[in-house]
Amino acid sequence: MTDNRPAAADGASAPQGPPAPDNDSCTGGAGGNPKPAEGRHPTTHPHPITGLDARLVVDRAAFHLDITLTAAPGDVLALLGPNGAGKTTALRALAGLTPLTDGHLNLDGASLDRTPPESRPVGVVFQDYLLFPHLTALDNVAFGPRCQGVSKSEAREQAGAWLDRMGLAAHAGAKPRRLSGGQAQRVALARALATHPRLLLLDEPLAALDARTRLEVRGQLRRHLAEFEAVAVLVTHDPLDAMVLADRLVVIEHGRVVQEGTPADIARHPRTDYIAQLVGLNLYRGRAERHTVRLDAGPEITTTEDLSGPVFVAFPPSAVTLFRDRPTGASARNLWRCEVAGLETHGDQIRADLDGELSLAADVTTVAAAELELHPGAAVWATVKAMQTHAYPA
Ligand SMILES: Nc1ncnc2c1ncn2[C@@H]1O[C@H](COP(=O)(O)OP(=O)(O)OP(=O)(O)O)[C@@H](O)[C@H]1O
Repeated sequence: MTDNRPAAADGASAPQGPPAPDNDSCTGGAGGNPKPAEGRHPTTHPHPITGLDARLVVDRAAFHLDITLTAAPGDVLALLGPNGAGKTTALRALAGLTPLTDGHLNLDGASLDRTPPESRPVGVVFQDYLLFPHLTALDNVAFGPRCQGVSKSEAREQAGAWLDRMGLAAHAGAKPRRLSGGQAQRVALARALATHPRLLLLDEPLAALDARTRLEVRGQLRRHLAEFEAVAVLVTHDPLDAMVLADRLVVIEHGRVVQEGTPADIARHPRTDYIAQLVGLNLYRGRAERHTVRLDAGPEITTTEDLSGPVFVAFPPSAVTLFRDRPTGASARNLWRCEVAGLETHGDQIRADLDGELSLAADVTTVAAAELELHPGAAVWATVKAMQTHAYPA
């Protein structure tokens, strides 16, 4: 999320930007609302269900978002997608910061369509924390409960308990500038959770952290999300964050849901090139007849699955074996003549992008790359065992 966002981490009292309050009384004019606002009690839905039930339709100039999201309490959904797919727009629509052109947004059976953002039972955690700089960690966290009408002493007590849960008791009196990125992110999470949201929104919550802190905070966030009893929706570019933190992934491309499922299911059965690249698989569409799939891209692939009709076939780059010369004795199955289009280091492997009869990625060791004298333009033979391919209905 890069534009027009509110400045606080607690969507229940999401101010629209600095200035932050002068104190923690929630009356400092930063958009906080000390008393329950009109509309805080949403209208009852005729068919109450718990959790999230939303169809978000948003028109923004040339961009059209139309996605359906459903989640039960306790679910963590990750919205994953390339730049410009509409993830942030979806999150802003859930927070009430971007109006719906059409559709609906129900939470625990109540419609939020007409509920203003500051009155929604929604907590938001942004990637750059957006804590009030001149309030202590404790007062930042106490701000949300204060805005919900909780007394100052009670709000501070609750805030102290949240900081304790986050392992931050020792930092309760610190101002945000004295906190590390990981600590600030945990304060932001405590601040959102302290309002007891029924929907927790996390916008790239780990993106601003360095790699080491990210690893640590990812683990902590996973534990806190596991304990969170309402719906959490996370926006991320990072497949690892999505896989580790979410129960279910919703992949968005061009404003539409292109695939949704558990991380394991999506990793195993990608249905678009974007997802296949994300999970590091070669992916093709084709038409199966028993164990042979005629790929739309040209050649045939032999698979172990016995299918008929439109299918996807996937295999990992590590399953590809390369030869400089046509391997003698090898059957013609799953053997393609290719040319190296590009090479890049990928962990401790070299990834070769190949063009030719079939475009594919192959991972080889550095030693093998040297022996094969791989270089852009080099001719190679690529082969994959049927056992290492995976076909599934399209
Ligand atoms: N204020 C705006 N007015 C008009 N169009 C906008 C506005 N903000 C975003 N868009 C467009 O809406 C589309 C979706 O943007 P959005 O930020 O939701 O995508 P995203 O998936 O979050 O991308 P990123 O990962 O880059 O943050 C883009 O085509 C973008 O250009």
